[in-house]
Amino acid sequence: MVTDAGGTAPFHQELEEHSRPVWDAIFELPFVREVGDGTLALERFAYFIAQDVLYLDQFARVLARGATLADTPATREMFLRHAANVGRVEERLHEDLAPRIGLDVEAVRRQEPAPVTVAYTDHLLRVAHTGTLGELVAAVLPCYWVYARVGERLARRLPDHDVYRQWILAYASPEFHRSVDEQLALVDRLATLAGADERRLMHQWFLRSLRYEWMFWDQAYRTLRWPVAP
Ligand SMILES: Cc1ncc(CO)c(N)n1
Repeated sequence: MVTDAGGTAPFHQELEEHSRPVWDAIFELPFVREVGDGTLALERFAYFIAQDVLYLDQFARVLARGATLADTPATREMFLRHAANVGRVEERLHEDLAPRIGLDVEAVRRQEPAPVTVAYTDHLLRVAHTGTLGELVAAVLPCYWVYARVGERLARRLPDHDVYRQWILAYASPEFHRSVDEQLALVDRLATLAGADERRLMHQWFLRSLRYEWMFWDQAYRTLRWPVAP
């Protein structure tokens, strides 16, 4: 384990080491593997993008709440920039991909989100509105870190599939990786300021979000619908 001058590992490394089996399970997901080799059924990908549109609408609100809770001007500026980037970068990606995969983004926005989408965004919104800034950052970290890791892995050998290649390259981009590094540095800084109780909650929310990341792709692979409907 790499340690700093004080002999303690950065907090994000502690988070990573405690969650290794979940990371491995994410890399093994059929959804992730099949995007990577270009064989994923387009119906599953379209379902994923639809749920991700609904997810990102809430995620941007969580980041805006980070700006409200920010303890320094630099941290406030970072959250405002990231919240704006969700619209600028990811929504543009979705709006570009949507017509190519038969998806109407405006119609998607009128739909009720699927069960895992609701569970994940409700978790993030609850932490954002009842927790500390450290808790919020720990909860949103998997959103950044998982996509950066998956993007990086899949970009090593890009599939022969225009849509999946474009999606992978968005998350393998230096711009996205810079925003991930900013969140990692922030979680490390806030963990050094946090007491034992807050650090325990940071671990808990990080792990919960990481599991929801796994579930979000699993939900899309199964194109899960609410089991009973009116
Ligand atoms: C579910 C989910 N998590 C993380 C990201 C990356 O921001 C995303 N687009 N969707």
